[in-house]
Amino acid sequence: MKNPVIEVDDVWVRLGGQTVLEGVSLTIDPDDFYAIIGPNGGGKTTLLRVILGLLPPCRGEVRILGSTEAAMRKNLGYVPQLRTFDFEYPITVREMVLSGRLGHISRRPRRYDAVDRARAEEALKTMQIAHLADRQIRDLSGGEQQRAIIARALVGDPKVLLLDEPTVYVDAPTEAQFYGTLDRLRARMAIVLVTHDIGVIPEHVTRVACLNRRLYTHDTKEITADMLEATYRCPVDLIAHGVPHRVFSEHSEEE
Ligand SMILES: Nc1ncnc2c1ncn2[C@@H]1O[C@H](COP(=O)(O)OP(=O)(O)OP(=O)(O)O)[C@@H](O)[C@H]1O
Repeated sequence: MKNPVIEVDDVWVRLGGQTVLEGVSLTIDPDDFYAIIGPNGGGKTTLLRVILGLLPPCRGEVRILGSTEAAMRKNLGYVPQLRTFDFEYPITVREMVLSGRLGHISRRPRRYDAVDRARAEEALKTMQIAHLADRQIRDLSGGEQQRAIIARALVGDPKVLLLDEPTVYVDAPTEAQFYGTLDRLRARMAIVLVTHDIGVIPEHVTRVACLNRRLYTHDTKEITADMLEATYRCPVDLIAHGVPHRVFSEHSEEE
């Protein structure tokens, strides 16, 4: 039996007097490519923050590799929404990627060593931006910046890569390339992707869940019309999103 990398167990979160997550439970296995979809404000970023240990739930717990210890979070690589970055900050791509090692350095003073630098070079290569390493991050295109941010999440050698709305600013060909890269990474880590856009679910996902305060799971890679209706609170036309790489199932009455 494979041991889960993340277990979210009956998590409740209240923020500003409202319940944002209600009894959310899910399990991520090491070979999962898990897509979590849901409307704006549905609680996706909040769930990621709880998993990352940035927000304590008022009830329930999160286990990383079977443990609730805070130190286990170093097994998580996080790619926040692009809008949360200040791309005007004067820093090269290499320095930015290297900064992903900081949380993994326990020696004091915290200085990068040869292993940190080697990891950064490897991550730059994995994300195919080694040739951009000496450029200022502000001088990259949106798609290149995104690859740099993912490289930064990879330098810690995570067991799980968590991505929050990663394709918001990229065009369709870049998006396809991006999902190809994620697919290659799956050999090394589980992937959790959250998005409000039901049109971006890539073909390689292993499981899909819908989140709108509650989590609606199906333990398969198919989204049923019932899951979407429960999540979006209105009928959603699956046919309207019928682009070949998508994984929506036909509506099935017995689901
Ligand atoms: N610190 C906070 N105080 C009060 N309410 C908050 C706080 N943080 C988030 N919320 C609320 O919690 C709800 C869920 O927010 P969250 O950012 O998790 O949604 P989301 O699904 O990631 O949305 P989006 O797709 O728009 O990024 C929203 O209604 C938001 O306004």
